[in-house]
Amino acid sequence: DFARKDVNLLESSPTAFLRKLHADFICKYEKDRDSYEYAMSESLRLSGIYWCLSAMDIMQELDRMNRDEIMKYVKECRREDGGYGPAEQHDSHLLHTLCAVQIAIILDRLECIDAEGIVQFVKNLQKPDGSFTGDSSNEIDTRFTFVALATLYLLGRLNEIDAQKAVEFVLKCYNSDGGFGTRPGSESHSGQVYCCVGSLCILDRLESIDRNKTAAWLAQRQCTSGGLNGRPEKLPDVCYSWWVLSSLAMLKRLHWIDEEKMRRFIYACQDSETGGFADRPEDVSDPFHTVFGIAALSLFNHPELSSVDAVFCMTKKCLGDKSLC
Ligand SMILES: COc1ccc(S(=O)(=O)N2Cc3cc(-c4ccc(C=O)o4)ccc3N(Cc3cncn3C)C[C@H]2Cc2ccc(O)cc2)cc1
Ligand SMILES: [Zn+2]
Repeated sequence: DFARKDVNLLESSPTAFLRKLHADFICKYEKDRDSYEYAMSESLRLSGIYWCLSAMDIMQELDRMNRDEIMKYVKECRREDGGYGPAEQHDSHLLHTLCAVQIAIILDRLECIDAEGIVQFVKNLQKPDGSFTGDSSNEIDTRFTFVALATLYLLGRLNEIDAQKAVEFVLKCYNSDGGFGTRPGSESHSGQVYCCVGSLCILDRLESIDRNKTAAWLAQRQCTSGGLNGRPEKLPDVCYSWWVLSSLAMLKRLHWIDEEKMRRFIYACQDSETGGFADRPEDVSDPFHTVFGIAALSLFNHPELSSVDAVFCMTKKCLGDKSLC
């Protein structure tokens, strides 16, 4: 079929990391409260704040963010059930509850969040088969296993859930191609591989899988352009750089990727006018792709960037002795 299978990098694409431009892009996004983009992203506001903060922390520009204003907003997102919602009037969800914890750790304000309430909220989301749902909608997804384990691990409360059952469910989602899917029998996808490898890494159970088979499936995500995709035959996207590279880093197989071609693709996803990273060259940049483009460069030890933890997409510096990989 004629659908594009890869992107062509233009000669005019950026070939260096535009740090100053990205810091200005993130600041502008955060401050410009009446922009269309800001209004549209209300349903993922708390996640958006985490993506902006983590990007600035990795670029060592955190001082340009307003800690008090951000922590005031985080507190307003707390709900009666102990979880956090993305914004006022929105129900609590596991994804935004993790972001609240990550924001508090990056800003070194853990005393501002309700750890007990969060523990109760997360505990109640584990099912008898060990899986997790993200909220009362009861949708099961290995993404939610990772988010639940990451949240409790960061609070030092992993003992509050059934870890053995959680591992059993993750292994039911392990496919014969070495990848992982959303649920048992679902097709392999890079985002799910990151969540399942990350879950096993947090529970120190990586020996339960075939490390080389999974690393081979991940390395096969690299396209001719150097970019990485989410599934075979799909277009590369800079956020997959993070899902794939961080999984390979956890498996100690990062060297299975062609680093130079990868770096060239990531640089080409930068917008040299507005700043920020887009999902692929010539698209519009956004904070989500910006943090994952920057974090992927950090995994390759970019000199201008603080070293990032492959499991949590946060600097090793802010995690301290909680850093895993
Ligand atoms: C623009 O369309 C979407 C589609 C899905 C989502 S999402 O919240 O389900 N999510 C995260 C995500 C965010 C953005 C985005 C734009 C502006 C901002 C402000 O901070 O963030 C854009 C895309 C996006 N996606 C969709 C996507 C990314 N690459 C390919 N796609 C299809 C991912 C999606 C799922 C997700 C992944 C990780 C995570 O921590 C949370 C949610 C958001 C916007
Ligand atoms: Zn993407």
